Amino acid sequence: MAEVLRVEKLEAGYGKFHVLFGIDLVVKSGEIVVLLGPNGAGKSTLLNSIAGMADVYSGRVVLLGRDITGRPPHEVMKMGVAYVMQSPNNFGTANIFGELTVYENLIAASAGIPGKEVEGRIEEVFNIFPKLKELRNRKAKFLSGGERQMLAIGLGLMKKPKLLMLDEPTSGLAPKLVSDFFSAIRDIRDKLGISILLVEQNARKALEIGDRAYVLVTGRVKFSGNAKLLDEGKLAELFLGR
Ligand SMILES: Nc1ncnc2c1ncn2[C@@H]1O[C@H](COP(=O)(O)OP(=O)(O)OP(=O)(O)O)[C@@H](O)[C@H]1O
Repeated sequence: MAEVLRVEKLEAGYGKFHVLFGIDLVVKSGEIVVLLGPNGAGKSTLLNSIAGMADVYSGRVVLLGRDITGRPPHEVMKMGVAYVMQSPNNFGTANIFGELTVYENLIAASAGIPGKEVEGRIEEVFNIFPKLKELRNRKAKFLSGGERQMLAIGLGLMKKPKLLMLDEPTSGLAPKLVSDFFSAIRDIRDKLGISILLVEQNARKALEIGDRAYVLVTGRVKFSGNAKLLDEGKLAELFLGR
């Protein structure tokens, strides 16, 4: 299986604040890879490092065979990475314009896409999130947290990324909606063929849809392997450092 993403011996952080120590991680084509770990372990920082939003001190980030270490965010996105950051309530990071409707936001995300392909891509997004189709004429500022999260992911999908990085997409959602989100994530991989790197607090559900998993504890990989090998006991052991 071809590799979409390879992170090698990554040391990274923010300025002098060193967060990640010697991280090795791979996402292969068509995989859902789950990244778990306690609060503050460095999961978001790892995604930030890939996306060009943290400081990489040494090591490498390779996307589809090309070294993208330290490239700025807009270049990383152009090269095929969509990154949906935590907390889409922050309209700035999610690129959602509150005064625009759902449909207009999707159009706004279509810059650079050939005109004749735009409607087809919007349909693909609506197939993954039928709720967005119902809400197509609603201004984004009136969407609920979950609906906004769907839109944030939908905006990322417009560019047909090779790799979709999701940081806690189900945080704060009602339980029923959480299950819908996990099936949508699986659909994104199955129907659109997009590889996924998923950070989740909801470990059990994430491991159900994940192929492989990594557990990060205080900036180091403490487990990597088949997602099905991580049961609650093993996770507790890793999280608590026993
Ligand atoms: N922009 C930043 N500047 C400086 N330090 C930061 C920044 N973002 C995060 N940190 C720090 O880096 C460390 C790792 O944080 P990170 O958000 O990567 O962890 P996480 O595993 O994603 O945690 P959580 O599950 O709570 O989201 C924490 O100590 C955090 O305070």
